[in-house]
Amino acid sequence: MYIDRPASYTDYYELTMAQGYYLSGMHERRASFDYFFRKNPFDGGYVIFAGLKELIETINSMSFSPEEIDYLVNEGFDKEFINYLEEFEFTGNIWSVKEGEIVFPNEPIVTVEGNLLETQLIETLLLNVLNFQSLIATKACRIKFAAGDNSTILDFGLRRAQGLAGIHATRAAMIGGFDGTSNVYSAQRFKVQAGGTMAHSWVQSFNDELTAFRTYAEHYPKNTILLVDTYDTLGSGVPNAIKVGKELREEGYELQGIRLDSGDLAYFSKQARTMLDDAGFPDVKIAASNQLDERVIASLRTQNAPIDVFGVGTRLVTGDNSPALDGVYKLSSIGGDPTLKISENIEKITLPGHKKIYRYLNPDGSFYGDALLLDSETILERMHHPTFPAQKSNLNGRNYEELLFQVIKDGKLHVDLPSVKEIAEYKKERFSKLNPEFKRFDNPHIYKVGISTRLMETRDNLLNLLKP
Ligand SMILES: Nc1ncnc2c1ncn2[C@@H]1O[C@H](COP(=O)(O)OP(=O)(O)OP(=O)(O)O)[C@@H](O)[C@H]1O
Ligand SMILES: O=P(O)(O)OC[C@H]1O[C@H](OP(=O)(O)OP(=O)(O)O)[C@H](O)[C@@H]1O
Ligand SMILES: O=C(O)c1cccnc1
Repeated sequence: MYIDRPASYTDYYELTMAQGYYLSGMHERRASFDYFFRKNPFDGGYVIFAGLKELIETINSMSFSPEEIDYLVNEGFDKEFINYLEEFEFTGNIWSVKEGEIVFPNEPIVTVEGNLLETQLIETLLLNVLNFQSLIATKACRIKFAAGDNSTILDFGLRRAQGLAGIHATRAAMIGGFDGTSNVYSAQRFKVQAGGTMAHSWVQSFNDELTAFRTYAEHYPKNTILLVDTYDTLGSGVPNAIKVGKELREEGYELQGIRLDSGDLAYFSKQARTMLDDAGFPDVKIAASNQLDERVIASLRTQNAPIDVFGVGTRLVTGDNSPALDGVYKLSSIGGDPTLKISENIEKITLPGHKKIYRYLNPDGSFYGDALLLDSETILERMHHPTFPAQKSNLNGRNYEELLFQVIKDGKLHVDLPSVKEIAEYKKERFSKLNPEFKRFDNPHIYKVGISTRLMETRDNLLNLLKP
């Protein structure tokens, strides 16, 4: 579960609105909300959806504890409303795309349907869980993409994370494509691989670098990765690592790697590679760290830096460059009728009604574009650009997949939710179907997300009705 007392893990206004609905006798009205975001983070071309399992498990077991009830009593909430909350459990329905799915702006990634009170009450929790994990999974995916599938990417972020966010940053990083983490707590909790190297303090704690390396190798002969930049990377660090490598070999072991943590990583990695190869250690891996991100790694790749392992911390877990995903949760139907939110900005007008997402495919199976349609629709011949409807795409003859599936039915878990490892596998497979033009870092191609003719008409009719 995400947090111990999820019921009060919310904004105060959710509770005042919930009480207001209750006291006005509106709380049993049926309502639907959609979760979607408007802009890809990092100026990128996609988002990796993450956080679903934790959200669903938390909603599924959500109730007000006696302490939370006491707090609300002291805050002056109404007695009958409090009685209602004491019995509260989520009884609605939730549809979602799969965790690890590649998603795009304006798609209803999650739809929550139920009574107005319960669907309102979970807003903040839902946004808190999904926005953060999807942001970090996306950053992680970009970092892994820059490094390429042949390298190993490790999460070193816990020390620089915004407090406890480091716990879920690691979960999201693994979904996004990281191979392991230094974060022991999250590795246990989410059953992913923990590991690491050594800090400068280890090297400094001994009288000399060679003794530091040797002592480590004695304790961990099968898994020695030596940090070579404490004093003089090429003058002493790499030569001492080679010495220890030879000693290990005499004992029947192989040095696993060295780590560079400062300076020009391209220059140092090339020099170190040559020194290791010349000394008979072509299989010793070179790890690098120090304020890495997808752009630095891409640059190192174009410089042909022979780096096998990247340790990435700060810029991963803080979502550097794009510190939040702008995901929102908007009412799409009330009392069985579609509704929308009007905005001066036409792009911000929401899409009414209970919707589905069809992902249309190219003949080679890669993703062509996504259509949003009303739940009652089945076959689409075309989709329209949501704000410039004259722009149409012909969908005839294309295969498609439906992306939303039901995860909670009448308050009960409806499916088995996959493990982090399984989600990461799913993400990898889906990401391979996204064409390269959507993955590049500069001016990525905009993925098509269109709306059906009927959805467009429903929206436009409502707009006409609601306009003052
Ligand atoms: N060859 C390279 N090409 C592009 N970026 C690099 C290269 N080498 C290192 N960087 C990145 O440049 C940034 C700053 O590197 P710099 O060498 O100034 O680090 P530093 O922390 O000042 O090093 P030191 O620990 O020696 O003070 C870091 O984000 C690092 O990952
Ligand atoms: O740069 P990041 O992407 O956040 O990666 C994590 C950093 O944390 C460690 O350094 P730290 O300065 O904490 O300790 P050190 O003295 O061992 O380098 C590690 O050596 C990395 O440089
Ligand atoms: O294991 C490592 O090398 C490590 C772990 C956390 C932060 N920096 C490095």
